[in-house]
Amino acid sequence: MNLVERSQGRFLFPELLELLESPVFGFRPFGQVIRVEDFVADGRYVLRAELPGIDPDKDLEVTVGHGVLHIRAEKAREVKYAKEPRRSEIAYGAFSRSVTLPPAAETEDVTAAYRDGVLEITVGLKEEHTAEGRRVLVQHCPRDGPPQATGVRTGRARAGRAPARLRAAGHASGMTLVPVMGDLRSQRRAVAGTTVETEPTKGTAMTVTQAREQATAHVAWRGFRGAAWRGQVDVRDFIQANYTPYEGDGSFLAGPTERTRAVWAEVSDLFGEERRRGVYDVDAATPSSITSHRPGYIDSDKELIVGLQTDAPLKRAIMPNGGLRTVETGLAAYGYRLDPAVREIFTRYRKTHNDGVFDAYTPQIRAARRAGIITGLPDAYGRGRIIGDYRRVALYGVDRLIEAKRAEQRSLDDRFSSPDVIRDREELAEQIYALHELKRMAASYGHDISAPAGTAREAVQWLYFGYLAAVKEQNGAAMSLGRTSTFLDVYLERDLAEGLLTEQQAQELVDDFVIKLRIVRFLRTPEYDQLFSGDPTWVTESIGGIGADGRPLVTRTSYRYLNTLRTLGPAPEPNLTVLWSPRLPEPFKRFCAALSIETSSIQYESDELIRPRYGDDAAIACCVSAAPVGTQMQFFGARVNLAKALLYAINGGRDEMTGRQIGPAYPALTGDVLDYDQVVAAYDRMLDWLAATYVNALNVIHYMHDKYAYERLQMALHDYPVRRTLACGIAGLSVAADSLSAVKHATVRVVRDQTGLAVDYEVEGDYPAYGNNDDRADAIAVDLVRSFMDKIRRHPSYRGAEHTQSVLTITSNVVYGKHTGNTPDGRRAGTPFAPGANPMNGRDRHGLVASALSVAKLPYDQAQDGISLTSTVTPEGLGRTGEDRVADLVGLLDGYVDAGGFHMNVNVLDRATLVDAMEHPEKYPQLTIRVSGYAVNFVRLTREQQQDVIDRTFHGAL
Ligand SMILES: CC(=O)SCCNC(=O)CCNC(=O)[C@H](O)C(C)(C)COP(=O)(O)OP(=O)(O)OC[C@H]1O[C@@H](n2cnc3c(N)ncnc32)[C@H](O)[C@@H]1OP(=O)(O)O
Repeated sequence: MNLVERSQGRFLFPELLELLESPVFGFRPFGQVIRVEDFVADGRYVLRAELPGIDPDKDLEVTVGHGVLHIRAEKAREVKYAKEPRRSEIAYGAFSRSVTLPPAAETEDVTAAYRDGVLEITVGLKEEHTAEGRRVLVQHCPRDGPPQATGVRTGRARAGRAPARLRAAGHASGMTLVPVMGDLRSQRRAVAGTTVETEPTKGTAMTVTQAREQATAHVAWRGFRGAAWRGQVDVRDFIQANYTPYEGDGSFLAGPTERTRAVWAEVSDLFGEERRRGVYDVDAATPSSITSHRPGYIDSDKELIVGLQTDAPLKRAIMPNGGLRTVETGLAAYGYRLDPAVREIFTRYRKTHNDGVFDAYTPQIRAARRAGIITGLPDAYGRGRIIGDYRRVALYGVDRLIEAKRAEQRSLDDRFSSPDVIRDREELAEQIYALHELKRMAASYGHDISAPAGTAREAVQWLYFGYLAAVKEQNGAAMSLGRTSTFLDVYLERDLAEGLLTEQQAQELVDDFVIKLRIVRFLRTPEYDQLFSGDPTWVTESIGGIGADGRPLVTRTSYRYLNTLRTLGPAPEPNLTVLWSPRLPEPFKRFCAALSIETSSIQYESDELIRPRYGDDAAIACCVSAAPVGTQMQFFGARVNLAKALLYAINGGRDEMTGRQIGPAYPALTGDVLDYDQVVAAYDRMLDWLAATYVNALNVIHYMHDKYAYERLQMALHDYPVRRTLACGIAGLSVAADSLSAVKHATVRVVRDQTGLAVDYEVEGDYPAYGNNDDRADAIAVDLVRSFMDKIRRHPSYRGAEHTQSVLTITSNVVYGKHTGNTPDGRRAGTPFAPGANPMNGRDRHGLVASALSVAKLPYDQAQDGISLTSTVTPEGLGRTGEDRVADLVGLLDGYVDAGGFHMNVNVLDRATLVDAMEHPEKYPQLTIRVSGYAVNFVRLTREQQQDVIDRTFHGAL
């Protein structure tokens, strides 16, 4: 396969080219593949390529760059015919092949000889070399004569970064050197202080993979314990065998270095401009793929961890596979225009996920979507919420992962070619292509990631490359990182023990990594920003928790990750999530609580609910969706508007804002006063319809997403077969529960317009509201969660996914409220809902604890996609002194988790600060707050969202 050649920028749109060459598209416009064989003999890697009938002096080019060997050849017709031959089965034209060299390859020591139609290239196998890109002299061996040095055509290895250096010594004449990027193995030596020893087997042939493993594994895995993870891909087993729990406090932590400050300052300088313009910059001509863009840097001299989504920081990419509308609307909103060639390809030749979905939506689904009763559907771009196990890249290197995927492929060879099996085979093939591309992307930054990482710096870099490839390929709604800190801690602790790193350097690596995570960007539309304000990407990292054996999974690197809120200042991303258990070490609990109070940037999820269901290597996708890493993925399903559905029930399926018939035309309720039993019966029927329409829509979406925008790389970092969930969701829970409570406990009179549509409600008397630890209202909310989950489960899901549900709105509670009329709880039309599972703003009057206990009653087993509570308490409300506040917050979180609570965003703020920030945003560039499930720069929220946050309950007491 000539993949590397494709990625090196000769074609204007490398991604389109890849797309065209993909098996789905089915043709390969750039020449034919050269057949090769390779082996190791006499301590050298040998590659033989079949190239009959060419003139090596004129028609052959061999280059080596970034650990990849490229061969290109041109074969012209030998005979000029007067007429086209009647038949010609002889292959002419362009041929190419790129082969990744073993990591032990000495690219300074390459020979090439052409004899009898076979090109034989040999590469020395030892470690004292660099990863330079250079041309290779091909010796043309006449049939009976000695080799003759011949000239070769222009080398093409491309440098993606400012030239590191030019090396010239010790090469045969005729060899041209080209500037290259970083030097992988010298970096490895510099960081690790060690060289990789290879043990080439003299005189015996072995496979390339075996040679690589021999050469690298014993060095990369030096000192690691455990066996199971070596024989099969099993990161959890590796962690369990090797991690060092840390029960101390944060006094060991180091602050930021000058280098860190300088890199962060360089990026921060761009943030202001980005805020002003909406986006900093966009590449409107290159559909993004793993290898689409030249390498980009913030400051190549200073960065320790490299890699950007495009060739410049904050420059956004376009990802049309998900949907061209989103791309075009997003570009137009910021004054950009889509490149006409891209437009043509994605309208004339290539269908998108969005187009597929709208071809298969029914009129009923479209009407429900337009009315806003089913909302936030991932039908316009990437569905997101899939976490690749990026740690695998560091632990095993990509070649081993490719081998594992090949084995999975082979497991299907004997299966009958049913549609499911065919799809699985194709998906596995796509996963393997993506892994190859991942290696090429890393090579463009000067890193050979085919073998395991050998140092902490490499481990961070390898892991980040895996993540980077995912965010280059997918504009997923939430592109979470997983659970990486304890994994990386193993490497950091080893380097610290070997004296290769100081604590400050360890923190520096984490800081550099986190800077990269903070600048992940996607191009989105203004409509999206209205719903999910603040440009969130949900780079969620899950920290802490307790292992199945009872040892806390807290390590020094758990602290180092959280410490970035100090070394770099507060920020919304990565979405730092602590898996909380009362059994966590007390110093760690206090450390988290103190940081929460200081930064309002952390969310907490119950490890006590997650571990028994998903094991101790689970992570949070997006905001609240827990899943075991690498074995489970979700079909993200956004949410339905339960409050609006109640109004539909009252109005016989007519929309209360437009009067249009959207739901089924059941008889509308007619009395002047709402009767509880009638309302409940009508609501139940309407929710039946809603659940059916919803699952129908989700099945269409995920069928099309798999077909047109499959997450190749992320799924390559999962086991096969994978467990799937269909993550449904509900919004407006507190409005619906309070409305039913009002109907039950107070008197609710209906105001109808001249068409008989119920448009307003007058509430006489008091009613118990959800959020005060009062079962009269809380039980209604619990019933709603249970019964809607039950209804969802009745409908078969695409690919047999397990139905789940979330009670989560992100910031969309504002827009949902805007599109929902007056409700029987007394809420006025257009007023925002409460976020997630929160009690309605201002109605939880009995303090934070009572509010949290109400939410904790919602049954997690009926909402396994997560239940979100966002709480704000004033500093004084939390405690009198700093010590009191920390102790109280720890006590609150322990109590909440003990009571069965699942998730809590903690903000410790007063209203005056937010009001001031609204008026003087320039004073608060890093003011971070937790909204429903994610953190956000307050000043980047829309004014409506800011007002909503200010209007929420600020608990003045626990
Ligand atoms: C991970 C988390 O939990 S957080 C994020 C979760 N949510 C998401 O990621 C998805 C968020 N996206 C959305 O909610 C929506 O796409 C929005 C709000 C951003 C935009 O929705 P809309 O305002 O309907 O804009 P959109 O461009 O999709 O559609 C506009 C119109 O074109 C129609 N349309 C869209 N695509 C097509 C198509 N391919 N063919 C025909 N019509 C189409 C829509 O039906 C709509 O028509 P309508 O106005 O008659 O209803």
